[in-house]
Amino acid sequence: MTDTLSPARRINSRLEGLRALEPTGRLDLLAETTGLDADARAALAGKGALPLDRANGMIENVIGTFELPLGLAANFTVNGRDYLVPMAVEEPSVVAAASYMAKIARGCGGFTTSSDQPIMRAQIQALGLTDPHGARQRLLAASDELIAMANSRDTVLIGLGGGCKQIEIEVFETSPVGPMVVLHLLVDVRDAMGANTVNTMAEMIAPRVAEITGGNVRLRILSNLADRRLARASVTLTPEALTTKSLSGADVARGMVEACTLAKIDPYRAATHNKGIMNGIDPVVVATGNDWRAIEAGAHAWAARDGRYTSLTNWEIAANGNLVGTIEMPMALGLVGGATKTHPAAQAALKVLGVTSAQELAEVTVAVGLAQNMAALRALATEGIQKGHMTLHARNIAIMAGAKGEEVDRIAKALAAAGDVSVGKAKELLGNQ
Ligand SMILES: CC(C)(COP(=O)([O-])OP(=O)([O-])OC[C@H]1O[C@@H](n2cnc3c(N)ncnc32)[C@H](O)[C@@H]1OP(=O)([O-])[O-])[C@@H](O)C(=O)NCCC(=O)NCCSC(=O)C[C@@](C)(O)CC(=O)[O-]
Ligand SMILES: NC(=O)C1=CN([C@@H]2O[C@H](COP(=O)(O)OP(=O)(O)OC[C@H]3O[C@@H](n4cnc5c(N)ncnc54)[C@H](OP(=O)(O)O)[C@@H]3O)[C@@H](O)[C@H]2O)C=CC1
Repeated sequence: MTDTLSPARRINSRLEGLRALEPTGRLDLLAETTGLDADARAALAGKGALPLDRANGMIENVIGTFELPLGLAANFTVNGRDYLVPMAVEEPSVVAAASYMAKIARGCGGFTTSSDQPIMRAQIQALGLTDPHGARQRLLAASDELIAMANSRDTVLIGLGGGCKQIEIEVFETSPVGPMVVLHLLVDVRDAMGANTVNTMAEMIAPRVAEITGGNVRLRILSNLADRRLARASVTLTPEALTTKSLSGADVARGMVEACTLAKIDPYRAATHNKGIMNGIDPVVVATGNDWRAIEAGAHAWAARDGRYTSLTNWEIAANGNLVGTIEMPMALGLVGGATKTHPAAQAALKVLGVTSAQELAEVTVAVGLAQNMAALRALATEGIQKGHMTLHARNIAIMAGAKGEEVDRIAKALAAAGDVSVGKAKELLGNQ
């Protein structure tokens, strides 16, 4: 367990009856549970949460804003502390599935997490060398000077205990463009995602790297394979917690292990398996204003690090029969920088989570990814994905067929009851009203 978690803000994430409320009722309950202030509440309610002038300052050629549903995953317990998790996502059943698995997990003690210090890498590529190994040794000899130079400007980060800590050098003796030496700056970026921070450092020291190596410096940019910034989560489930109406817990556990095994050995399955994990992770990343492309790039590069694309999770059965699920992956998330501070809803989402460090946010986020994987494997190992997922997707289908207001839920229920969640059936049902 990490020692970076905040002094616990104690809430109860088991919000009974949450699903039965209307959105404003859910927001009231959330505000009451977490003590949200009026501004944060308004930011989460949507409707102009991101003012146009603020959006216009964030990206270029702004013409408006684009909304997504923001859901609240309930029931999470991580390291003995309860969390309510905001998730911005367009796909039905994701929030329900995360909440359901968190509910099962909390009955078994919840999720346990840990994480590395927030170390990001920047790469500086030197080309045009005849002696790449000699260049490597000269760079290593100058490492103190290079680290000091990299740390010479960012006083805020250094004051917080961050900054460049180490350099690593990689030598490519041959490549289609000749020998190459790549210097890696390893930078503790504290509570930032860190891309801009490390890019600035890389660009600053690049001329000195060129001098030392005698080569030409080309790329000076972070790596999204944040393999020194891993976050981990695990969950242990008793067979009783997994028992369904028709299957024993041991059967469900075995089915989940078998399902995970295919993802471990077959990239076709691993892609879908990991997509299911990112179903949990991306919505938290988006809701907190973080860079989801960076998280996706890091996740899939990590999944392929041994030269073959594989599962980000492991599921195994312990000697006592309990099912143990684990995840470990790069998680470069920030509480400052990027859009985290400029988007009011992202700030409010961080308040809902109650996290006080980027490491704590990373740990909760991977726990949600593990929960999402657990949901998919459990469904796949038992009744199949369509029953639960399509029942919830039925509301989208009803809207597609033209249902409005209260019709949406009524038609969705009728579609699920008919076992035919299709636009044609929805149109037929609407026509019959
Ligand atoms: C969908 C469920 C949860 C239904 O499951 P269920 O058995 O009908 O659920 P339930 O009605 O018994 O409720 C159990 C708990 O689930 C939650 N819950 C349940 N329904 C709701 C709802 N409407 N609104 C809010 N929360 C809901 C809620 O926490 C509830 O507890 P409660 O609080 O009521 O005591 C289940 O079938 C499930 O987990 N299915 C898996 C769904 C899934 O994985 N979706 C992801 C999309 S599919 C995909 O893209 C990825 C995939 C699958 O391809 C990845 C892969 O292949 O690995
Ligand atoms: N490949 C990629 O993934 C790339 C991503 N990006 C983008 O970069 C952005 C993220 O960059 P990032 O460097 O995080 O953002 P910022 O540069 O916006 O913020 C980081 C800065 O915030 C200051 N700061 C204040 N408080 C803290 C604290 N507690 N911990 C750490 N730093 C603190 C630091 O110093 P100071 O105040 O002195 O500045 C730090 O340099 C995202 O928008 C991402 O999309 C950009 C390029 C490439």
